[in-house]
Amino acid sequence: MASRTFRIKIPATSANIGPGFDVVGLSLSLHLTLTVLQPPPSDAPYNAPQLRYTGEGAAEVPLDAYKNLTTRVALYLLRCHGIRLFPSGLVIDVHNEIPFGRGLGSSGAAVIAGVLLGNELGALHLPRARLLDFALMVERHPDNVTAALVGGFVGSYLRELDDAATQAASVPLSEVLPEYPPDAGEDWGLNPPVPPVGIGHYVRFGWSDSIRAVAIIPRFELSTATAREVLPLQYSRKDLVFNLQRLAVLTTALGQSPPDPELIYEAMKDRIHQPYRKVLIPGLPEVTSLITPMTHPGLLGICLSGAGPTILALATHGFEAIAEDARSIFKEKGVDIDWKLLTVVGGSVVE
Ligand SMILES: Nc1ncnc2c1ncn2[C@@H]1O[C@H](COP(=O)(O)OP(=O)(O)OP(=O)(O)O)[C@@H](O)[C@H]1O
Ligand SMILES: N[C@@H](CCO)C(=O)O
Repeated sequence: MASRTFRIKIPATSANIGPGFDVVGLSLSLHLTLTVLQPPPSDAPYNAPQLRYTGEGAAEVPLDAYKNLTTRVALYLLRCHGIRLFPSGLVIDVHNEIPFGRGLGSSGAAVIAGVLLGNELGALHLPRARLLDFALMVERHPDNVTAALVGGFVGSYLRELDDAATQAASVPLSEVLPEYPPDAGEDWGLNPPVPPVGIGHYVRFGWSDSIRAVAIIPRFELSTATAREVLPLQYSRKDLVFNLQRLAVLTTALGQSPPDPELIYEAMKDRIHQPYRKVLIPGLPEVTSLITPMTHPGLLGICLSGAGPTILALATHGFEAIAEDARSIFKEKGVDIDWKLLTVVGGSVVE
């Protein structure tokens, strides 16, 4: 058997889009790309995978396959299917365009890369829905991973599980993803918790081709865990209804041509997460309230991207004015930004 090379490409994602906290996600034109060289089986001594990494996060990402998030997820998938080790002598070249900890779904992309890698290496031929189950054992909110896997503007929910399945799905991440030592005994980690079937369900909404995404990216990282800690456990009925009304309108409004700024701007407002996250993101309330369709023709709506700190502005034109004015507002708060004009793209591919 000859060696084989395959490529896995996963898009960045923006979750929430204002009112859809933990519900909606959008795949965007920045990618995490893995190029994998798998040598033919041989009798030579076992060689652990060699990881090489360029682009965003290159200075901080672990290159040990037993510590790196993507390869640990791949190994989790393999071990759930009775395969103890990676094939010998793998070389994995990673190139990443998705900045870490900015609200553009870097960890979701790394997790989806892992399930697709495990699926390929183990020749498991798992359907997309089952791959999503594995991803949801690692990243427990479905918005980023679903959009990264299937692409487009996507809404998803987690199925309510029975008691046994809830227990399996509630295993601490450290147990789902232990740092497998390469010299562990034969049976070590061979029985990780297998995900219940059908955890996540999704639907893709329409998306108007005229809409682009301006990602306004502050030059600091904010981990999703920190940005979730500031959220309350309970909300008022008034705030929930505020978000539900807007989300119901938004999921259709973004698919209409031409898109209606008056409808969308209001429909992208939120009372569930953004008000609480402003303590972590200086300038957030100002940027989202001072940049409007009236002041910036072409703007449709503006919100926090995922857990932040990136701001996502959806617009049909006037991109530079939106981004540069956001830059000035952030600057007054002592925050420097970079910005990128992105399009909505398809989901992950393996080729
Ligand atoms: N390509 C990658 N390879 C390995 N680990 C990664 C990769 N991308 C992200 N990570 C890990 O995920 C962490 C960032 O995850 P986090 O959930 O905090 O932010 P995010 O996914 O960028 O933002 P959000 O979830 O709000 O969109 C990084 O610090 C790193 O540990
Ligand atoms: N819905 C999640 C997305 C973060 O990746 C949050 O806002 O915390």
